[in-house]
Amino acid sequence: MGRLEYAGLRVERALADFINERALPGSGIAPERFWDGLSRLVHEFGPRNRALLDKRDDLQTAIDAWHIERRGQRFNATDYQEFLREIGYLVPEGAPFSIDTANTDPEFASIAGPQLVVPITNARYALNAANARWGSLYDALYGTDAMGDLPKGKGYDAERGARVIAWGRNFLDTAAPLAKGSWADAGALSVKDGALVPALKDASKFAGHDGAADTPSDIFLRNNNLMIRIVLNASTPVGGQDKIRISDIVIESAVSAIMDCEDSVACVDGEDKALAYSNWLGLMDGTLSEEVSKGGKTFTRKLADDVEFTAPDGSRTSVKGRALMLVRNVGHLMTTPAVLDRDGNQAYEGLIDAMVTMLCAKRDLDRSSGPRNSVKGSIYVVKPKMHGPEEVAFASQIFDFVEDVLGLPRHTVKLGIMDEERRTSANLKECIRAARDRVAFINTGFLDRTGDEMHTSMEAGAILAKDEMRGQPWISAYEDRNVDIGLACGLSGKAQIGKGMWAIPDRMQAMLAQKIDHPQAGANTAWVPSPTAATLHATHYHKVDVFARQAQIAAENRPNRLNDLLTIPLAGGRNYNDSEVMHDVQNNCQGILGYVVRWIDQGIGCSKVPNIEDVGLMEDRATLRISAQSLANWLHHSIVSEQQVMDTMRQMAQVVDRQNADDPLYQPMAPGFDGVAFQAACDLVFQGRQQPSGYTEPVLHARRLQKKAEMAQSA
Ligand SMILES: CC(=O)SCCNC(=O)CCNC(=O)[C@H](O)C(C)(C)COP(=O)(O)OP(=O)(O)OC[C@H]1O[C@@H](n2cnc3c(N)ncnc32)[C@H](O)[C@@H]1OP(=O)(O)O
Ligand SMILES: O=CC(=O)O
Ligand SMILES: [Mg+2]
Repeated sequence: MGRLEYAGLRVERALADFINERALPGSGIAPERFWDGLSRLVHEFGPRNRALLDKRDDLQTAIDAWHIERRGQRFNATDYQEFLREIGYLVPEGAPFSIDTANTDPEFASIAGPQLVVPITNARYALNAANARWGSLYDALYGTDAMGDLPKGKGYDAERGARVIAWGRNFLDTAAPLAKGSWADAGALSVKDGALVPALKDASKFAGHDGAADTPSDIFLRNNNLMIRIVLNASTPVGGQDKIRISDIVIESAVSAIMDCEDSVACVDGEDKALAYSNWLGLMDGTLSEEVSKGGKTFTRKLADDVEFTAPDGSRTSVKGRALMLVRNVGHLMTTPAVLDRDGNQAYEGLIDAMVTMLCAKRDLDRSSGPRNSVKGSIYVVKPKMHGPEEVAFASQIFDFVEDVLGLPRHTVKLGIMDEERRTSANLKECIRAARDRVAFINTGFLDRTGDEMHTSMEAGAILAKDEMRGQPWISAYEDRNVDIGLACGLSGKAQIGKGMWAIPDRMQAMLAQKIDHPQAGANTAWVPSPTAATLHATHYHKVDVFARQAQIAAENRPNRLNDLLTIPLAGGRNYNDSEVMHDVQNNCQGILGYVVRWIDQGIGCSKVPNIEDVGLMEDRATLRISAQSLANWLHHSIVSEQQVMDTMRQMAQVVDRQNADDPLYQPMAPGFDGVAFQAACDLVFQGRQQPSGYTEPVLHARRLQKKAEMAQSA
């Protein structure tokens, strides 16, 4: 793999070629300007990046020492908080303020709805995510367990279909009720004098129609700012059997979508980074396409167009056909071999991400025709895993710098702050202040946050099992404070207050029952793992008017629960018996191995991995961090022995091998247990305590590079 030199940087050929041949031509940015800018970014911001990471280490060392000195003593919360202030972990809180972010799109300012996340390296899925702005409610209900059971066998089951139709009518009764009676009894739909016949209880919910007014092909409704499209088509089997020709109810679903360059991908070198960036470029210039083979058919998947229809006043109008796209860059931690600085050191990956993803996104701003991602001329970058206000300020300064290099107006880039590290949660108000001109979302990434909770207090004692974390004071304080602080800082109406991932992609009935809690908690968005989940979760935003809920919550003036937030989830008196310990250890080992083996051997960064009860769980680097830190803690505090964990790893490797037996690309871990993937899984656990903030990236990247080198040698 060759390298090319630009302005003192040595860049892997695959990445350099992508930038020179695809990203720069037509961007309006001269190659010299770009490379000189990137070189200055790497050399000027690199040392500052290092210093911020050193500070993380210093704080962690001090916290570890504080707990070690007090082993066996009663925990004193007041002393603890005082200590955290002394060392600068907790910073002083400034005067009240409101954010000044301008030009956020309606998807941030006024439409509350689901946010889909997708690995950017998978073009098929990424296109699907962008197009998931609209989703079939009928398909989502029919094809999943949303109504309590799964479809049996192939072919259309009319009884199941009838239940779907009844659910759909019921949904319409809630979202856009008729003036008289139920949608279940409605007569034929038509449009007369700009109004729907039969009349709606609230006539303003009628948004338009398509086709002839007396026999429309589509009726468009709007509720809580979300669109509903009733498709009328008697020539389909479903529409043909429906007394008013409804063949589907298609609803606005993934209002926004995060194209993820971080925890759901496995990008370890220039080749991987080039793939990620090229998919992002294709999404931003609208050219991305992918051949998809499905159900015996092959077709080309492309980005959807806007949806056109006739407004009530008779004019032709349109709404977006695509989710508003954000790009998640990597955090401040990792360096990448894709770019070496003038001393031959790896550059910080976050700096490269900022420069290249913004260069690609500039295409959207420069477009003069076709659907635009941001109608407001903004670029949305999600920055994960930041620790405290200084790191947020640093991210914002990186964006200032890149805006200057790319000739973009100041604060074109809007920042999504993942509230997913403890130091950020504890200082959230100051974190928001540090990016007050560009912050466009705060989001509770509770998965990373749980991993950081475990790592930060590693020396405090044995912690609770991971499945018991949900009910703890720290996590409810974390979720509530995030909303309270977001509202106090004026995010409502300008920016998103988001909630975390539904990580059980096949459990849609449970999601329907539980995830309504997110809009009810005042979140104007929440993460979903798939387009189908987006469609089902969207129904919650028809039931809850989030902006009204936010106003109610703000008026409640809830107390600041910093004490709860800092309450360490120690196992304390919770004495786990042997079988509870082994159940938890097995579950963690299985999740770790099932995820890691695909990451290392096949470069798959997000997987559905069956847990010990055979429920498929979405696993990514954040869930891996939790499992690894949980085991590292129990090892450190002798809840379980090294031998027990190693034996369980071997046992679970065989289970994972069996689970993947149908995958022709899969390489079994047993009976040798000496492959790179198995070793990576062991490193994550047995060296888990030493990993910075308990992150999994250093081990995964090193081991994946080793695997790639092995594969290249044997090719
Ligand atoms: C803590 C955090 O950071 S969370 C953020 C990171 N997590 C994510 O990004 C989760 C993204 N989700 C995924 O990658 C996947 O849904 C997985 C891995 C969980 C499950 O994937 P699979 O087992 O392939 O899903 P499944 O077989 O049920 O469905 C596949 C279909 O759904 C689509 N799909 C599934 N997930 C997504 C998604 N996130 N975006 C778009 N389409 C998706 C696929 O395109 C495919 O449809 P197609 O055949 O028409 O292309
Ligand atoms: O990134 C999301 C998380 O939960 O972590
Ligand atoms: Mg995360």
